[in-house]
Amino acid sequence: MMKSEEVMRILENAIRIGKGVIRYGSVASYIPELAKADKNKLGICLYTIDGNQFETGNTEDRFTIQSISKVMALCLALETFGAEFVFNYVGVEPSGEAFNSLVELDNRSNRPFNPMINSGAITVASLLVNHYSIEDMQKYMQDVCEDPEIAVDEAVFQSEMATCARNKAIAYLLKSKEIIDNDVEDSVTFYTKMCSMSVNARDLAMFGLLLANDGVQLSTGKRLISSQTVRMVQTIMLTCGMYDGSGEFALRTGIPTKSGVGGGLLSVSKKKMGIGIYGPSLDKKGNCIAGCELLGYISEALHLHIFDTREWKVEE
Ligand SMILES: NC(=O)CC[C@H](N)C(=O)O
Repeated sequence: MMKSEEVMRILENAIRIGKGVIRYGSVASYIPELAKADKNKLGICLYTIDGNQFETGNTEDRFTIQSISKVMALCLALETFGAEFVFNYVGVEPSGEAFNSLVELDNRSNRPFNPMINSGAITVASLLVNHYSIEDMQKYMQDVCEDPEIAVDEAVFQSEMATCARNKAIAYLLKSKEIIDNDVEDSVTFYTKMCSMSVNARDLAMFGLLLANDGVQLSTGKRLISSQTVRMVQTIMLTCGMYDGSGEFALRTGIPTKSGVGGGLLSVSKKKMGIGIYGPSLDKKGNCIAGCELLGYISEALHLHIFDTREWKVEE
């Protein structure tokens, strides 16, 4: 049992620890609009399954969700088409390469390695675009994050569309391998738009809580995502969510997590909480540098490692 004040003290410590490493990272600049972010921002929000909310720092600041949208897209695709169909198009193995790599796709496989890297997520987008409009995707994100304000950040979207030659190269490679069988440009546009949705740390924590609660929305008791999908998605987050840093991150924190180059981190703890983090200073692999550091500390302090058998609960 832990008192609320103690949890808050741990979060304050976590922010201090995170701030200590911000200077070793830098904001993403390959999408010019993202370079405008203030690298010193840092916020963390934690929603627990027993109804507590803890937060500190810049938890209301909006930023683009970027690669964290890959998790929502995967959920929607699994729910719509079923796992067997989706995993025909995309694998579930860590690639060991950067998020925007295409070498392994060209040399080592006829399918993208997993849905958490660009090649895999563009493939998932190409499946979704046959059935859904980007407004449907936006509505889905609003529902799972319980935030009707989620919308495309037009400036970031335009900025990425003007500089996404590499993603187009990946998509055309996918087309040449007949993994994408519809219009390449439509798939890239859908993918880029879903990456450009603006969220805050609270939204990510709320989505994390939904996953931690087995896909059932806490506020309504409504099931939004099936148990099977939730289990699969968390497994893939743990093994592939931090790209070529996934193994080290899993070892250190043991918390299924997905990063985005906008600075967001979405974490799900089976000890029953969702965690959302915002910190746009990134490490070399494109993961929030402060968030990774502070999650290591929080995981130890709150016993959140997936293989940690110690219980954790907030005292009422
Ligand atoms: N790692 C990321 O967040 C990358 C997402 C970004 N939209 C891209 O495709 O490059």
